Amino acid sequence: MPEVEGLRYKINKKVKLKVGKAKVCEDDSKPVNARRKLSDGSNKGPSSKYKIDGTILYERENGGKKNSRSLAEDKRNLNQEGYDGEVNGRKPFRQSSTDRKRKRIYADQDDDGEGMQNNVNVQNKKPLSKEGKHSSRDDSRSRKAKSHDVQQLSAKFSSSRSRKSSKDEFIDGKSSKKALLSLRLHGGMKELSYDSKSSSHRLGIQKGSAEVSNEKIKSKVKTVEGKVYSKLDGSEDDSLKKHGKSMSEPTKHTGQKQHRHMARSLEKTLRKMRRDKKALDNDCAVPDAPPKKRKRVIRIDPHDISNKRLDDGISANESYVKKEEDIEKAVEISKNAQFRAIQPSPSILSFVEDNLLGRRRLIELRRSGYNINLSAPLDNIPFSTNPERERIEETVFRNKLTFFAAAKVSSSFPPPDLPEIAFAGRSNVGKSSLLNALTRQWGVVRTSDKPGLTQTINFFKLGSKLCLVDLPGYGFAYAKEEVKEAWEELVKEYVSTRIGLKRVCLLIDTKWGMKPRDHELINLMERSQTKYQIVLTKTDVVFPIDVARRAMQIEESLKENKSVVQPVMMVSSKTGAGIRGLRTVLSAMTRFAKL
Ligand SMILES: Nc1nc2c(ncn2[C@@H]2O[C@H](COP(=O)(O)OP(=O)(O)OP(=O)(O)O)[C@@H](O)[C@H]2O)c(=O)[nH]1
Ligand SMILES: [Mg+2]
Repeated sequence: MPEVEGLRYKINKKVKLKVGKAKVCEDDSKPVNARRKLSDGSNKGPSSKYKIDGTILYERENGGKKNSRSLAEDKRNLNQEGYDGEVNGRKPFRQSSTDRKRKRIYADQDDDGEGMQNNVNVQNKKPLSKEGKHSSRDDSRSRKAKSHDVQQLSAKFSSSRSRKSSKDEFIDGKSSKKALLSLRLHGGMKELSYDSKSSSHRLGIQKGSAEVSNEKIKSKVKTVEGKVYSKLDGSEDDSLKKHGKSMSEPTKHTGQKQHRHMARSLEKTLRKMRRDKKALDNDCAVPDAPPKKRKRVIRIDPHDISNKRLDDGISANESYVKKEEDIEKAVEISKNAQFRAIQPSPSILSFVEDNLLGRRRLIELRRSGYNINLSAPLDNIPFSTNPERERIEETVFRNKLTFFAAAKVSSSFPPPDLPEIAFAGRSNVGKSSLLNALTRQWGVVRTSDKPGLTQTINFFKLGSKLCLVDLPGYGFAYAKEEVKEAWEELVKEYVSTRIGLKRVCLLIDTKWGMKPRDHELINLMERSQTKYQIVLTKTDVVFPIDVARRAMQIEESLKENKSVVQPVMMVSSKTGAGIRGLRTVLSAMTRFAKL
């Protein structure tokens, strides 16, 4: 066996060195560890037998003679005993701290030192769980089986070589030592890998303890890796180099084989460990990942006003205003529809047609006898000439119109000497223009396009028999609110309290009809029993049918009123349509009027 021969050569070399040291040192000056070892083995004495599983490996042949050779052999035997104790030594691995001292002694006595120390460290590490314990037990069983196999082999080898010299026996111990080293390394790695698996399994159950165990496992793996690599790269290579130097070529070959086998096995275990490490990292990455944030769903109560902003209120107000406008528009539409649904009476329609009321074409006016070349109002007498125009059928209206009083307050009213006819209505409705049209005297009463021109109660005498009163308008006007309110109050006071007032001509714009302020004044005149007559103005702006509809509408609305004088008069100060009929009505009134 070349392997055996190589080992033998190596051991001989080491033995020679140790024997040399032993000669220099006396028995008392032996190393402490050796002395301890000897004291432990004193029961057995130098002649004690060293056994592996009952097989006698070595028995002193010199009968207790202590020479340098025997001392060296004792020393070797002691070393072998240490290994033997480990081979047989299920106890040292399982026993308590008292046996650990022995392990330390064995480790100190070991020439290599590192391998034993590593094994002790690995073995002393506690298993992480019950499974780990089981695994350690299983591993120890497997180790036992392996060690048993090695022991059997070594026993066979030793029995076959029992008659050989002590050198050969020592070689056996050395080879078994190497085998044990490899086995222990395997066992330690397996245990570690099993521990890592078990820890990964526990990670799924207990996340909190997983980090701690993981760290432990990582540290274990790192230490073992470092040691294994150091073993592979450093110590083992050095030993191999030493062996390589000392061994012959066949032994070199076997050593290389062993080294390759160990390297392969270690690589396999390292791969497994790396895989486990990756799996652990992956397992640990899952709990480390940040938890998914839940999307917060805010449910807003549509009836809750507290969450609403100020803009919402503004928009709500705006929408409210818009709604009101829409309602008003709808009402207007409905009013227009109602207005267009009015069927005027035949008398009204004939009156409108006879007096050419409403919008008419100039050619039509010409055909009817009106002189279209004259300034407004056109003479209401068809086919009239200039002198004929000056002739007004009603003598009262042929009198000169003169302004004699203006009043801003009721106290400044002139004395009621003459029967009075007042012209009331909203601003810009055509009150002043109607006065001019009735008397055909333009320029006495001022008119304007701007509403609110007349701001006082203006009193005009028409001859010595009749008084015409131009009232300020109410409603919209270019004047201050206070002034307008004062006008209204003054008008109300006049129409309700004026003694000589025989009739109030309430002028209504034909296009727009009656407004609330008109109704207010009507109610006031109804309460004060003031006679009033509705006069539609600006009839030339609308269609004849609409003039008739408006007249019909107002007649129907004022049917129940007692102070109203029927019929509704329709005039146009611009064209002069209907002015003749109004003169007739008013002159008749003055005729029967009594002061
Ligand atoms: N087309 C047309 N325009 C008229 C008619 N009557 C008056 N107007 C015009 O209406 C405007 C107002 O006329 P005014 O007579 O000043 O009205 P008012 O009611 O006296 O107004 P205030 O004095 O402000 O209250 C003038 O520009 C007139 O030309 C009419 O019958 N047809
Ligand atoms: Mg006026």
